[in-house]
Amino acid sequence: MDLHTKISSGEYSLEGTTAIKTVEMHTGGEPTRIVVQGYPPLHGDTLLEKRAYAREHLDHIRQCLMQEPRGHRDMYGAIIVPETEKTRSGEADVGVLFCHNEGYSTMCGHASIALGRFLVDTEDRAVFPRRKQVLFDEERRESKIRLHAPCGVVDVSVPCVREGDKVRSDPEREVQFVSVRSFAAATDVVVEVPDGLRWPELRVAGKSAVRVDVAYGGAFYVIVQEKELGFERVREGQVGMKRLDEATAVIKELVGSQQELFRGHGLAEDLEYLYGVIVVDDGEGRAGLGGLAEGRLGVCFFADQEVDRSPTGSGVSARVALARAKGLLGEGERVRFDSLLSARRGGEAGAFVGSGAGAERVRVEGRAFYTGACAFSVEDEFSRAGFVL
Ligand SMILES: O=C(O)[C@H]1NCC[C@@H]1O
Repeated sequence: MDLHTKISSGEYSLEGTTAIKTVEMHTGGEPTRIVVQGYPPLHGDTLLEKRAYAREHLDHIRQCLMQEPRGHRDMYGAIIVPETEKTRSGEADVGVLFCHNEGYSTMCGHASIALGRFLVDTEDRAVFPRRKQVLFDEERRESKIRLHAPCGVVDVSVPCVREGDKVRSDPEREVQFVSVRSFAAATDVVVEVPDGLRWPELRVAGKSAVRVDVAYGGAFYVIVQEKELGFERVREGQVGMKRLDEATAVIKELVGSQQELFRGHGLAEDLEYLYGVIVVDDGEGRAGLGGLAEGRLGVCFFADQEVDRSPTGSGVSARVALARAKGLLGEGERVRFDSLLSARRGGEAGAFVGSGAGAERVRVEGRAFYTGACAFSVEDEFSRAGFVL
């Protein structure tokens, strides 16, 4: 039965006609579209080679799933890679490629949190062949998954409950991940903004330069205080998204072209680029950063100016590493990080908690939830590659 016949006969299952199946989740409002069926095999020995292969040969699938009419300009995806060099060496249980509106990222915290739950819950051996080897710690009621991301191996701890002989992820408790080595790459970098690129608030503030920090949490971020950009009270909605978009796009272009900032840190060449710009509020320059009582805001623009609805797990890793390097955060100190969304909802919902985990690694805690499952098909040429209006 073809798709058209199935739909007209009221049989909505796309079995046998669909190209790609996904499981849909969100973490603090940020979507993760997890590809579970129909993605072609990825060639390459290493995960970074597979990432390059996806970019060169399978990018139409990313475009189809991320862009309209199936996605939107702020969509985010995860492609599970059952076999990588790290899974073969036993250092990881499963691999993943992350994708967005522009290409393939090197690290993603919000998706790692979502994937942690999904990988515990799936019983599909084709999706996660090593699932049976993931041990459930009865005492701590959690499972540990070593996730091979393009930036390296990330340790994900997933709270679980036992239901008879099955173990299921527990949505009531925070998933935690300990990221790869995170560090401050450059502090107090002064960026001259040419006259023609200045946004209105920078002009009003009479400024021609902006001071920023650059930090790495599996991906490189510029971290910039709102007042440096001439903005005030972003948390309270005093600055529109268009303004934030304009300013962060200029900063990304000016800092991103300074390639020396991203080199010389002992990373693979594929990781040496600027991924996003995070606008933070005043408190970021203060010791203690507010602890858990008062969340630190971060509005993250990444890839082609996607806006993260979550506080950005890799961004939190970068911010904790930066705060540690500046002596603003003590050993073991936990800090709550807000996105615009979690700040507006005024509470824990959607916020992440970050802290040092020793040896330059950062621990991030957050919760993810299922939102559905999709089966995508392509009937016409117009929608095949997707588009963004
Ligand atoms: O949480 C994160 O790390 C990701 N969220 C979207 C942008 C980053 O990749």
